[in-house]
Amino acid sequence: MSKYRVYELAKEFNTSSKVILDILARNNVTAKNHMSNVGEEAKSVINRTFAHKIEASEPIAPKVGPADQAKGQGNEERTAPRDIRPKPQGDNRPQHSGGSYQNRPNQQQGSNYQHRPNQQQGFNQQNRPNQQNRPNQQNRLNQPQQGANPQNRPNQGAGQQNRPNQQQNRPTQQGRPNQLQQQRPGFNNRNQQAGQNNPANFSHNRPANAAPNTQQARPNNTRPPFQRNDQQRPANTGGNSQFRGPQNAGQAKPNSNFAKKPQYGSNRNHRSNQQNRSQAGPNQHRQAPPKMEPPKPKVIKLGGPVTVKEFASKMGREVSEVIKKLMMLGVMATINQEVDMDTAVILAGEFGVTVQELPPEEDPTEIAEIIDDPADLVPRSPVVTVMGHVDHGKTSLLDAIRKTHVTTQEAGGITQHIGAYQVVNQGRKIVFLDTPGHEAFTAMRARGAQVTDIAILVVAADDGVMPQTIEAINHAKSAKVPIIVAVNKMDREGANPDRVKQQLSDHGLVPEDWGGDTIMVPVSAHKKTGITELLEMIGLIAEMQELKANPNRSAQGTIVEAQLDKGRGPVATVLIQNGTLQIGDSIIAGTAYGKVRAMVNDRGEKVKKAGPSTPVEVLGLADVPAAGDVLLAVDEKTARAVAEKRIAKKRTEEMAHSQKVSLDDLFKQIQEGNIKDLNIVVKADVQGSIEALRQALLNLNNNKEVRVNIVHAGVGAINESDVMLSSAANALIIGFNVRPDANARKLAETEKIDIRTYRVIYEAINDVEAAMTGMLAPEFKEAAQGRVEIRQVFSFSKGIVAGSYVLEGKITNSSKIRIIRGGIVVHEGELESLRRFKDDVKEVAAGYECGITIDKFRDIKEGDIIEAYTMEEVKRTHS
Ligand SMILES: Nc1nc2c(ncn2[C@@H]2O[C@H](COP(=O)(O)OP(=O)(O)OP(=O)(O)O)[C@@H](O)[C@H]2O)c(=O)[nH]1
Repeated sequence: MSKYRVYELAKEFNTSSKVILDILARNNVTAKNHMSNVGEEAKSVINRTFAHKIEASEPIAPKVGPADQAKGQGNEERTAPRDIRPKPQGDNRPQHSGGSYQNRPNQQQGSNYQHRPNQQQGFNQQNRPNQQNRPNQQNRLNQPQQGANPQNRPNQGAGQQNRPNQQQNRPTQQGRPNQLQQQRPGFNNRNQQAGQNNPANFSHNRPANAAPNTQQARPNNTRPPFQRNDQQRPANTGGNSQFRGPQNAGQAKPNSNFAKKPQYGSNRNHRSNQQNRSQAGPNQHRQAPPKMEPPKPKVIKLGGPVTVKEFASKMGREVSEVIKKLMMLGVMATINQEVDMDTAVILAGEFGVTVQELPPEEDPTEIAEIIDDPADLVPRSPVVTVMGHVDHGKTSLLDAIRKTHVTTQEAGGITQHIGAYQVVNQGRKIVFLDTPGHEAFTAMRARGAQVTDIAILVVAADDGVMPQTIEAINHAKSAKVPIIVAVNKMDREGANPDRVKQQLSDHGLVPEDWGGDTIMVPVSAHKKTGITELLEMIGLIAEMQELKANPNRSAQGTIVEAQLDKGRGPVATVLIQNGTLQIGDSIIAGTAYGKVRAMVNDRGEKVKKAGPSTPVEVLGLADVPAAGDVLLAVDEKTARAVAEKRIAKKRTEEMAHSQKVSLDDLFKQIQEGNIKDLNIVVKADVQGSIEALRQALLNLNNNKEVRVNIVHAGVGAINESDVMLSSAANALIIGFNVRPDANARKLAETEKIDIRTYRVIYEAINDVEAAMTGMLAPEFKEAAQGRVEIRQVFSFSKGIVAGSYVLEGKITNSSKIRIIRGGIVVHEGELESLRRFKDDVKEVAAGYECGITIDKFRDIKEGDIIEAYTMEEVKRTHS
């Protein structure tokens, strides 16, 4: 009969001698210690015992999920029906997260350890808070160290096989860490553990994930360590995050490793679902009914360019999808940006949709443009505008040109001023517009008209580039009109053309002889030198522009000037740009219409017809048109009908709010897609401030919806010209330390131009940025009270008194004031005293004198203007 030592049996059954001794004692087999000898009988007892255990454990194993563990813990709630359907709000979230907590660590660990052994470190680090919080985990902490010793692994694995039992009796939180433990050796010792522990674990895990068991964890989930653990999980899983995506990405894209162990995948997918559910928030209804998608058409109809937003809605797609597709086509577009028909067709094709082109809708207030056959076009004369700073010699230059290049007889024939005239140079005609340059650009451009082909910029050689010179450059650039510089007053002693060239280069006009492309001609209007060269250059540029028109068609021109003449009725100076206007033609210009009764050319001669590039005075309109209106010769019926429609449209437009850009409703206008460029005119007291403002404003351009565009920036008070440019370019004006002059203020009111003045650059930028994002808070807006002129300054030992006269409105002793000197704000503050004769008074009205002392300010000068105002809170119109 064979004899066995107890320790040998322990080894054979892969257990400890103590276990063997216990079994033997229970079966009344005597064995004192591990060295004791036992017989066959004892071995068969042990055999039976272990066989029974294995049998017993096998059927149990799949059932032993946390739910069953919960039973063991006497927690009835945890045995709730295994229903994975969403529970009412409040109950579910913790359950799911609880389930996740219980099971996820294993899965993560499993996957991490199997596929990313190096992540062990990360895991430990990430779970440290738990370890600190839970004493039991001290054991766990030791495990990896033991696990590091390969010899210990099987023992650990064996030892841990028993742990599920312990776990069942432990609080869930404790059980979970042990699950972590269980798996760890298993992962290290794959052959053995994968077959034993892992299936057990997965069978534990799966039901838990499946839902009902997730309830188990409910009370535990509130524990901070678990929450932390959960939060840390994303970091822990790292590369495995792909398996957490919606719709069980783990299944959709099986990793080869995962594919070998489908349990992991399925388990993870459960987790993924759980997680998704818990991420979706307590309101689980979101998941229930699938979202109804708008129908996706196969064909869409387009009548012309559409915005990305409109396109997306026609396509039944998300705007983001459309933008993405556009990006793939190499087009960067925002939601309000327009895509032209060609792009729209290609874009739709990308979605498998066909575009049906509709004829563009006809506007009853528009008259169809005549498209000329290129064969009918013949060269026409260039139309030139002279611009420049005050006193630089514009009028003198025009006079010089007229005198030198209009024959004496013709010159003598100029009897009346019609706002434009023609000169002849080397047999070629040039038309000069006699209106102030900026008006030719602004007033006309505001109506979409462009009459000028070339701009002559007059700069006095002794004075150099001045504020209005820069204004003129910006006007011309904004209208995309080529500039020829006439460096005038070359006869003057202080003439320094190189300095002028240098200054102009700084503003983007680099002279040809310096490698640039701006023609600069030195001239003297007085000495009449350089005039011919200047005209030659005009001819050259005109040639390059290939200016052409068709004289054999009905006329089209632009109103340059118009007024009501007492004797002759409405008189309009028209620059004919195409076709030929004849006496008797029915015409329409803006809202005015009529029949050409008479025409007078620039030499005061009556003419019967006027061809392209001819300025001519036209009589016969029933009303006075506006400068910039387009004149068309059409049949009488059309002229009347269209004019009536235009009048009606104008009335509705006037009644509706002006669409002029303003910071107050900028965001609304952006949202409505009315504004894509935020045009700004910047005026400041010094050049340095302009640069700082310009830069800071342009830095706002990361805003996707709207682009900041500085159309003009200059030093000095805000003047009429700034307002006109703003009106033409739909810009708002930002003044830094400067104020609008009286005329500019009035014009801004009629043109509805938003003028914002600031004393701190940061505030200006803040306001624009806030307006762009719809965050412009209700603010205090100033309400003007009056304007006071300082006429005399009296110095007393106690202070300085300004003997003043109230020009308009009133000033009160509580008024806020601003002192303006030459359009520049020199001080902002409050009054110290307001007196009439020797009495302190509360207010002084227009037309009265008063004595004013200003709080903490002594530097007052005769001629200074005091602006009096109060601050009133203004509610913004947009939400
Ligand atoms: N020495 C000299 N003086 C000139 C020349 N051209 C103009 N001036 C003088 O400069 C002054 C201003 O000339 P204008 O022709 O009135 O200048 P402007 O630019 O039309 O002025 P505004 O219409 O007020 O904007 C006048 O006194 C002219 O006589 C020139 O070529 N040489």
